[in-house]
Amino acid sequence: MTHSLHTFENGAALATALAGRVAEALKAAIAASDAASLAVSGGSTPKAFFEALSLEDLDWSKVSVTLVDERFVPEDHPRSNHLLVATHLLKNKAAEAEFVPLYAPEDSIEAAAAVATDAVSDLGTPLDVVILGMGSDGHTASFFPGGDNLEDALDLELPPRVITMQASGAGEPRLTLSFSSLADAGLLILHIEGEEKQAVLEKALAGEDEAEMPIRAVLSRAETPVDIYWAP
Ligand SMILES: O=C1O[C@H](COP(=O)(O)O)[C@@H](O)[C@H](O)[C@H]1O
Repeated sequence: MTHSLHTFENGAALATALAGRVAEALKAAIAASDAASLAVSGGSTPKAFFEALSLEDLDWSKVSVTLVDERFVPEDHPRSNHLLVATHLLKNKAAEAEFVPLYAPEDSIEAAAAVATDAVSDLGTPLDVVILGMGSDGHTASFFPGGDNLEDALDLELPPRVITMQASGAGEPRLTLSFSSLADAGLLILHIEGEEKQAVLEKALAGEDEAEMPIRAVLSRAETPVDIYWAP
């Protein structure tokens, strides 16, 4: 699959441009079907983008926001992606958006994944906008090298769902949208910043082993061409 690389002078310029692009895609989805869905990633990279997006003028009451992946921790945990999104995105104009969490206070992570699968399926398919990040180990979403469910997570023949993932590089057990939930998004973005991530991207593009660098699955097999947003 093809991809396009968009480079910016700095993270602030990237955040402004990406927020505008995502806002236009959400407005188009609302115009077409009176609703829009947005799945975002966690980590340290998206904070400025979230802040810029929260100020975009659109009918946020018709937008459902969910996560590409989450740790199996409650929403007040400092490493919760829900907390990150609540702090940096679900405010200003975006305060009116509905949030669909992946975490649920179930006894097991498998039970939480089942609850989240039902909730995310209510958003319909395909998702309108998906924003992916990438770790320095080549993971994206919670598709970690060595992950216990990596093969299933990357299998496009399996139905869209929320899947559990444990890996030595992941810290807490994770909940992640499957690749089949992400691959056909209306707009599929990979947002990365810094020279280290640029080098990781170049390494990923130069090889084929998805178990070594799961981001390769997105770059080579996603149905939707990937728009890569990068700044130093
Ligand atoms: O573990 C995670 O890391 C990646 C990348 O995070 P960053 O801090 O390097 O930006 C992120 O995309 C993913 O959602 C998150 O759970």
